[in-house]
Amino acid sequence: MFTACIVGASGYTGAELIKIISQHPQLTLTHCFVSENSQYQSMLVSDVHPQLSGICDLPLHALASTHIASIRNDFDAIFLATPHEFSHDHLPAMLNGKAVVFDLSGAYRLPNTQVFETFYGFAHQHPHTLKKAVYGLAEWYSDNIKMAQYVAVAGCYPTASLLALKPLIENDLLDLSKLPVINATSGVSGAGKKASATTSFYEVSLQAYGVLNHRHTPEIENYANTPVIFTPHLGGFKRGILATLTAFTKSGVSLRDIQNAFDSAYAHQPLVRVKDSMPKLDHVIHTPFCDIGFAFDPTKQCVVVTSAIDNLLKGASSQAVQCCNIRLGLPQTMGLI
Ligand SMILES: NC(=O)C1=CN([C@@H]2O[C@H](COP(=O)(O)OP(=O)(O)OC[C@H]3O[C@@H](n4cnc5c(N)ncnc54)[C@H](OP(=O)(O)O)[C@@H]3O)[C@@H](O)[C@H]2O)C=CC1
Ligand SMILES: CC(=O)N[C@@H](CCC(=O)OP(=O)(O)O)C(=O)O
Repeated sequence: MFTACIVGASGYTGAELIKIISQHPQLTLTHCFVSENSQYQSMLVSDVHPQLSGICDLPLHALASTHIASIRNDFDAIFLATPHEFSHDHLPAMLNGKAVVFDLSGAYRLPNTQVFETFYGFAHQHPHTLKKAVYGLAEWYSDNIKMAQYVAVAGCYPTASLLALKPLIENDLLDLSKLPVINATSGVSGAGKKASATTSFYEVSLQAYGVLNHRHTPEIENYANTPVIFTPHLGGFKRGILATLTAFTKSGVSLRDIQNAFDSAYAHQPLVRVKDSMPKLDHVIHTPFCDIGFAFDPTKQCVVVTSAIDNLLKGASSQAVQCCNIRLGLPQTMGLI
């Protein structure tokens, strides 16, 4: 058995991690942490997340800043379900002990520090740690994940977008003189637990946001090796992301080429299901799967790919555990299906 802790356990992705790890055959969740000044400190997990009553009754411990460095030797796996700024500031102190760190935030997902000033609003202070980070898109980077000391788990929109785009890019099927276009809609849980007017039930109405400047654009572009036009939308539902990619293929590319690209990428990947029809959110919500469907028009040489995930699971917590399984030499689906 491996021991694990979660930092940020009072939030939405924290709750999903608690649920998965509590039921995992090879991980033992021994500690759940919240911030020093958290309103939830000393409460039980099951008081803060009543859906976890009977699944986890651990208390939420306040993690004092003076204690952060010491947890690196207390656990085999540390899961950070914390804001980007917390992970940025404190992840380096958690390294070089026995723990492998799985960071759900965006703080270590990109090698270029400039991106953080432009898209995250802070100057990155740990360029060396950044350069050594392993990107946690499980289906594409498992060789690196197997040896990682810390994994920057892929973002939610990037997971949906890259799983749709990468088979086409890696097989050199696209005419990239015309930029791939990705339109994606997320449920409100993507914005986290903290209340805000823009994500309140009364205010939400399907709308594009972050147009041409969302922080997931550089993340998608970096791992797809191509510029894209990415437009996120906020939908009036709780969970899930549906992403639709539209791109032009090189001349001569056939439907069979596209089918082969998706089959060779995912035939042996149990958590990506390539479908004969377009996926829908209901089929992936509360699951660790990404469903993918596509259509191709040979006259226009145009391919449309749709992917669907649960943003809190394949877009965050279940993918973090999938990466942890890979890192610990366990079957990648252990505790997930
Ligand atoms: N929601 C989503 O769909 C996805 C989220 N992510 C990323 O995962 C991370 C968590 O997201 P999410 O769960 O949605 O966010 P939430 O806002 O729901 O939860 C974040 C939690 O972090 C805790 N926290 C804040 N500051 C600190 C601190 N200094 N020390 C310890 N804990 C702290 C807060 O709890 P308290 O105040 O009680 O300490 C809060 O409950 C973020 O980086 C987000 O970008 C990634 C992919 C998808
Ligand atoms: C609906 C909504 O607000 N979604 C969030 C993305 C979710 C998230 O937390 O982003 P990471 O995957 O980078 O951690 C946003 O657009 O900022």
